[in-house]
Amino acid sequence: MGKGLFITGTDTEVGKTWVTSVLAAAAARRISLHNAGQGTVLSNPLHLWKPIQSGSQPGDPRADSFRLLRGSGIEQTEEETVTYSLKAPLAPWMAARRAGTLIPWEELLAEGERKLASYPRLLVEGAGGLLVPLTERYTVADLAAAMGLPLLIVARTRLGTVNHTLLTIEAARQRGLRIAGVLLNGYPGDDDLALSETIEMIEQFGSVPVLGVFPQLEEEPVSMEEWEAWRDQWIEIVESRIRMDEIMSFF
Ligand SMILES: Nc1ncnc2c1ncn2[C@@H]1O[C@H](COP(=O)(O)OP(=O)(O)OP(=O)(O)O)[C@@H](O)[C@H]1O
Ligand SMILES: C[C@H](N)[C@H](N)CCCCCC(=O)O
Ligand SMILES: [Mg+2]
Repeated sequence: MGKGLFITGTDTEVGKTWVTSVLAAAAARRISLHNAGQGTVLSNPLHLWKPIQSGSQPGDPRADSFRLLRGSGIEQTEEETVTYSLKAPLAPWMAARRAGTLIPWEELLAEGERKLASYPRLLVEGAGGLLVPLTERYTVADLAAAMGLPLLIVARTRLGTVNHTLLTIEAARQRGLRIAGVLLNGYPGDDDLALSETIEMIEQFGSVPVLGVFPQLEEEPVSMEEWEAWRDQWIEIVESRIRMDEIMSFF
């Protein structure tokens, strides 16, 4: 079976897609450098999977499937990246219901298993937060549990994050999910946010490592060249501010 991580968040719009893209870019670079040192070349060192996206379709520059690939530079098609795309910008269960359909749970799990078996390393991005319903019975947490992948929890840096993060950790533990760590995203460099104290509280009460803090930067690029420059800039940030060795240990 392949290895990997399941990226969830304390909420929708916390930056899961952004964080997943830059981690994938940085991890792919490390793996390629390592392989080149050993004289092997792997075309796809890791695979990205967005099981369900809602509110956009492949090809839309706002779609997670589009942004994951542009942001990471990983070479796979959008069709391979996302399995179900739903029009309404809602929790997948309701977005599917509005479209007059249901996410076929067994097929979704089978696709997850196929991906785990086919790729040496997998990064999976959930939808919204951990308890978002994917069907009338199952949530994002059930998918993560079925895949057996540890969680990486993306959280904001603003006031309120300690509570949101600890609630997510508690819900994950209740369901037997393993937690690789927490990543804080979008730090605006504001002293009033008491970042080190926020980290201390999450680590002490949640018994999980906070593996780094992503700064808030300018909006996402548009052209291919801009995406490439964006990626290089973020790889440097990841290498200097994120505990990448610990993240790589899950690959
Ligand atoms: N570090 C950052 N600096 C600046 N903007 C950011 C940062 N992280 C995310 N954003 C912006 O915030 C918005 C939400 O980010 P993103 O789409 O990654 O969230 P998400 O958690 O993946 O949401 P969803 O639940 O829809 O999948 C996007 O417009 C993105 O460009
Ligand atoms: C449309 C959005 N960007 C996500 N794809 C889905 C977020 C669902 C959140 C549901 C909720 O927690 O209230
Ligand atoms: Mg996303």
